[in-house]
Amino acid sequence: MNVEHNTISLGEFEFDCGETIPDLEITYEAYGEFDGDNAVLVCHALTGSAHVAGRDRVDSADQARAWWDDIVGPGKAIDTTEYYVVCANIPGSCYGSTGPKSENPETGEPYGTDFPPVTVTDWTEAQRALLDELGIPHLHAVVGGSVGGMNVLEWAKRHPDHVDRIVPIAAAARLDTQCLSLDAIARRAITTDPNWNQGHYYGEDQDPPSDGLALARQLGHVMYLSKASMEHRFGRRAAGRDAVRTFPTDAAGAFFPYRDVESYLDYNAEKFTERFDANSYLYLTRAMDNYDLAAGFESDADALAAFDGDALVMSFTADWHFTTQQAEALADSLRDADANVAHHVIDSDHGHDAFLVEPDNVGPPLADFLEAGVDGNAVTDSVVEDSQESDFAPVHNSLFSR
Ligand SMILES: CC(=O)SCCNC(=O)CCNC(=O)[C@H](O)C(C)(C)COP(=O)(O)OP(=O)(O)OC[C@H]1O[C@@H](n2cnc3c(N)ncnc32)[C@H](O)[C@@H]1OP(=O)(O)O
Ligand SMILES: N[C@@H](CCO)C(=O)O
Repeated sequence: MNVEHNTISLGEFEFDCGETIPDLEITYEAYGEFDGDNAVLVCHALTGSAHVAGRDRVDSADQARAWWDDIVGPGKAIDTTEYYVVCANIPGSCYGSTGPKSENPETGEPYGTDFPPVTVTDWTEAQRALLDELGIPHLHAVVGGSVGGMNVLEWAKRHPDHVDRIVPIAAAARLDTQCLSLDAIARRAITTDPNWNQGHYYGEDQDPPSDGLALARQLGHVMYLSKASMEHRFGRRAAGRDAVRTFPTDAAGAFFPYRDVESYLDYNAEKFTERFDANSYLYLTRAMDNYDLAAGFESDADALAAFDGDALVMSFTADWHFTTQQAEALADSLRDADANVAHHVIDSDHGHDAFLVEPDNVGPPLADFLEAGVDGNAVTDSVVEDSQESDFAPVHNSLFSR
């Protein structure tokens, strides 16, 4: 597969908040050959990177493991022999693009929390500027999961004439109150870690706030799983004898089991602290929490009114981070905005991260949509008008009423 891994300087960048930095660098990967109208932008989720495909490569300067290698590649759902696929690390992250851990050219020190607040709008405008640099005025499609799906919606809102097809997956127009509250607690876990030091912890003689970040990630990780999948995978059983405890425990804890689910969360949190920056976690969760599709408009439908392409909204039944009901509301807004829309609901007990781990369910509708829009063979819609109903009506059409 032809892969381009690059970091490009976009020069001075003004953020949504009005603050500027002298130089915004964006790290991106591009796969395939651009033929003028085959560009697909993939927007990564909260802790993803530009490294979306090519799992066997070890030379990547960012996230070691490609996060959507089952979906993007030659002959895969986003077929890199057909499409020119671009994925860019978002501003504020820590995988090559400028963010809190980057050096502030004015001080020679890492920005830390002097980095401007970032929003999903900033990610979209940085991607627009990157694509300008790459000579790509128009996109065949923008695809993304989770907060990457919000990034997709922002493209339809801000650049409706620059994109033909959008695919927000496991996403919504805004986060609900329960998830907002958990994100707020997660941030507090970081900011109350004594090592956080108001965000200035990058010195050689300093330790990062790893305990706080680990706790924040554990809260997040639970949000990305479902009740059923956790029950099924771990139940109440104790972890094996060789399980390594990564957090200190209370004396009474020796009497009670260290559970398999704790071992799972501890292991993954520890791994996470080795790959992600705590300040970036603060910044990116703030951007996700702040996102509101309707901002500046009367409604979500108004915000999307100028988009008249095709939209595939994909959701997963056990996702409680962004629910099928929220996805249906989004699809309704797109319908009200007169876009051609299908809401494809996938039965899954994986929870929110299903979009990362169920390529057999995500791939076919995505591939067919990229090729044929909402008329694609494997694309189903949650709403089937009476006149359209047939023996082959999608199984989910009774989930929602209009
Ligand atoms: C846009 C992005 O892609 S962001 C990055 C990807 N997402 C995340 O990291 C979110 C958190 N991670 C996850 O939810 C998952 O790891 C996913 C979605 C990435 C992958 O899911 P799965 O393939 O089902 O992996 P699974 O959850 O089974 O295992 C994850 C790790 O936990 C380990 N593990 C599983 N059970 C246990 C246990 N009881 N105790 C300790 N460790 C355990 C696995 O061995 C695996 O380790 P490895 O990563 O070193 O191979
Ligand atoms: N688990 C994914 C999705 C979160 O929205 C991530 O960490 O990026």
